[in-house]
Parts: sequence; structure tokens; C-alpha cells
Amino acid sequence: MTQSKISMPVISQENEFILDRLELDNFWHHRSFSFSVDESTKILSFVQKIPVVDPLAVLQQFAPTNTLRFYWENPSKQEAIAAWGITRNLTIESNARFAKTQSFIKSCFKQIISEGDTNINGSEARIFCSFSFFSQSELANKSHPAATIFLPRFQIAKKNKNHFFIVNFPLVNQQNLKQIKTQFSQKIQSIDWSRYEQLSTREREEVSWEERNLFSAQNSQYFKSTVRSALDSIAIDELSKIVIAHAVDIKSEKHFNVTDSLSNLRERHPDCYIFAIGNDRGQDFIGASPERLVSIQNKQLVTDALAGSAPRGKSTSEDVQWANILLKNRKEKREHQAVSDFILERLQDMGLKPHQLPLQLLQLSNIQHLWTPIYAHLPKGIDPLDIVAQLHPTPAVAGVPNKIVFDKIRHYEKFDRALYAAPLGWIDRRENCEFVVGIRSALIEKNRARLYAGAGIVSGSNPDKEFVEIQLKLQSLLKALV
Ligand SMILES: C=C(O[C@@H]1C=C(C(=O)O)C=C[C@H]1O)C(=O)O
Repeated sequence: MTQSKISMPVISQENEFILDRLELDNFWHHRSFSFSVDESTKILSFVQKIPVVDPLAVLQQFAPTNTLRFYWENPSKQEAIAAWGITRNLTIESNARFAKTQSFIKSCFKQIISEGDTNINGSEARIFCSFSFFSQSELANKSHPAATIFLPRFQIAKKNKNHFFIVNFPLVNQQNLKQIKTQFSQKIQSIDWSRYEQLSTREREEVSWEERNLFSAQNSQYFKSTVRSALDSIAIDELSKIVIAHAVDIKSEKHFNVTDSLSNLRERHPDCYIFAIGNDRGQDFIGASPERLVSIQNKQLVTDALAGSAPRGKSTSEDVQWANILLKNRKEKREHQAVSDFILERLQDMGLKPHQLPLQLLQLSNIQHLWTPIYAHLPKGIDPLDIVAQLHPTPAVAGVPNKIVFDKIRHYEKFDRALYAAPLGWIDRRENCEFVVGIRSALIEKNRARLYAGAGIVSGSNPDKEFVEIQLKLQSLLKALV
């Protein structure tokens, strides 16, 4: 179901509004920035290089909470993107969501006329996508649609030392293109970007939780009983792996601060992808995921098989000890191989020739994982969304075999996974893209947050140890939320 609509008079008013009244706050905040157009309207995608900014600071200052928002950062790759407002969007509530996403994205990029500083790496206009874990949830009041895709009105991007501001602006009258470009350019230059060079640091007080139910005996007993039941199913060969997740609801005295929480996440997890997707109901799904589902640059695909976990040691020797346990443990390796086998098979089914690097460790600040990066060259005709559709969900977040595991997950988990463990990311006109798996994540709304974490269960898993793993993942997330 497309939520796009044309609204010609508003566009021209908006046009006038931007060009004639140049007050900064109104320029950004005016509500008419959040309506979308359909595929018959051309869209000017105007990009301009700007001085150094922190895209998170810009997002904090300008993105209203009543429109779609997206934040994406990979600190170790010196890359960050903030996007907000809607120029075109689509929400999907049905099956075939990846195919529908694909055709929507193609039609969007056909409308775009790119102008400005377009030839520098990182300056591309992107379309942002998030999906729910299941294509159709059986739970009545689900918080997120099966797919949400949008071309934002504004995008701030940082790539290495370069920073860009992009406006995706619906054109009513193309004759004015030159004039509009000049005025956008002047407007962007007139902004005092130095004010957004750094996120204004506030007192990062610890939020006091109503912690009663965080890891209550009831919670832990229920989780462990599901692990035991899954082990029974594994013993009779009904399935060979299942990832069981746990959700914890917390309530703070004050509203959560999304940008400060993101800032904490990027400090604590510089090797992860930091993300946030906000909807028009003021809900934000945020997290720091170590798991790439699909990354494509110039037709080179990279994906991660990531499964099998151990804590980090408090000293170097303890750390090495944990690493060795992880690398040698047969149960952890079984858990991992279920993922790498699945990915290789799915890519081969698409006619690709994937190759994997030797098994290695991905050491994050709080946890370490077994990791196999997998590469493939993409021939013409394979769309990034074909790969997302083929790979989601991998046994890193679901299990083997898929069909049986889906029913079991719905049975064991007393909550809707919503966006947890599902793909989210961006795609550009040249079909470069990055999608991560939305794990190590929380759904935030005002003073409430739901935190998610899951653990892979295979033959040999121990319910107590799996619960410890879940706690480790949840605690790390909890520490970042303010
Ligand atoms: C499911 C999650 O993580 C996954 C499960 C892992 C495991 O069980 O060892 C490791 C990495 C992820 O693939 C999660 O963090 O919620």
C-alpha cells in the first residue's frame, strides 16, 4: 500500500516558503516537509559539500519526532548518515515485501535528477529501509509494518573527511531548476554548520530503572524452560538449531534521550553499526549491531556468518582463554556452521560463487563471536533486495529448518519480534547498499524501552549458560540507554 499522494498547491507553497522566508528553524521544521509525492513527479536531489559536522548533532537539532527518521553510523569506517522527513515512502503489510521494496526503489531513483557535488564518494542520495522479522505478524497491535521504505527530504552524510547535505525536493516546474539550485546552495551556505560540529554533551546521568522485572526469577525460569524444550526438539531431530530471544521492558522516570543513547552506543561499540529508525508515532528502534546481512560496493558482496559467543576476559590472559574456548568448542562451532552453510547454500542457489575466509574471532567490547566473512561477485541482474530476501533470516537469528523454527519462535516468545533481528539499511542509485541484522537493539517510546537479545540453541547447549549470554547482551545495551 503506497502512502504517497500528490499535493501540487502544497509543493508550490513549500517552494515559496523555502525560497522567500529563510528563517532557519522554519526551513527545517515546517510541517509540509513531511508529505510525499508519487512517481509522476520529478525529484531534485541536490547535494552540497558542507563543513565538518556530526550528523547526530544535526539530527538532534532538526529532525522532528513526527516524521520518519534514520540514523546510521559505522565509527570504524568513519561513516555516518542522518536522514529525516519524507519525499517518497512506502509501507508494506503483506508478503512479497522485498520484491515490492525493490520496484519502489527503482521507480524512486528514476524520478531523481541529481545535481550539485555529486561526484564525491559518500555524496549519494539514499533510500532507507527497515523490515519486521516476520513478514506478517499474528499479534494484533504490532508496532511496525512488514516494510518501511523512504526517500528522505533531508540527508546529512559523513564519509571520511567529507560531509554532505542533501535535499530531495519534488519539482513542480522544471524550468526553475537553475534558480532553485542557486537558492538551495545559498541557503545551505548560509547555515552556521560549526554549531553542529559536535553533539552537545549533557550530563549523562544514569537513569534509574524500575528494575523489578529485569532478570526476575520468573523471567529466567521461563527462558531456561524454553531452552530445555528446544533441546528436546533437537534430540528427536525435529530441528537442529533455534535462536530463542528474550525481551525485557523497562521504564525510566524520565523520557529516554535517543541521541544521547546513540552517542553512548557509538562510544562503547565502535566496531558495530549504530542505527536508529524513528517512526511518526515517536517510537525509535535503536541499537549497535555487529552483524552485516548484505554489504555491496561496486558489485562486490560481503556478508557475515556470525554465531557462537563468549564473554571478553577481564585480563589479557582471561581473554585469550575465552577466545580459545570459543574457537575450539564443538557446540559453538556447530552453532556457527549452521549459519555459514546456510549463507553459502542460499548464495549458490542464486547462481553466485561465494568464497569464505577462514573462521576468525570478532572481538567486541563486551562479547566475542565466531565470525566467517563471506564474499561474492554479483553478476548483472541481481538486485540487492534479492539477496536480502534470500538471506533473511539466517540461522544466526532463526534456526534450521526455517519453517519449523518459525512456528517454535512464535510459540516460545511471548512478544512480537517487530524489528528485532530483521534487516535494516540503505541503498543508493548504483545499487550499493548496506543492511545489518537489527540485533543488540531496543524499541524506545517516551520513558519506556523494550530491550531484545537472543541466543542460538544447538545440541549441547546449556540453559544456564544461554541465559548468562542473554544477560550479557542485555546489560551492555542497558548501560548505553539514558
Ligand atoms: C541473536 C542474537 O545474536 C546472534 C546469536 C549469537 C549466538 O547465539 O552466539 C551470536 C551472534 C548473533 O548471530 C542477539 O544478539 O540477539
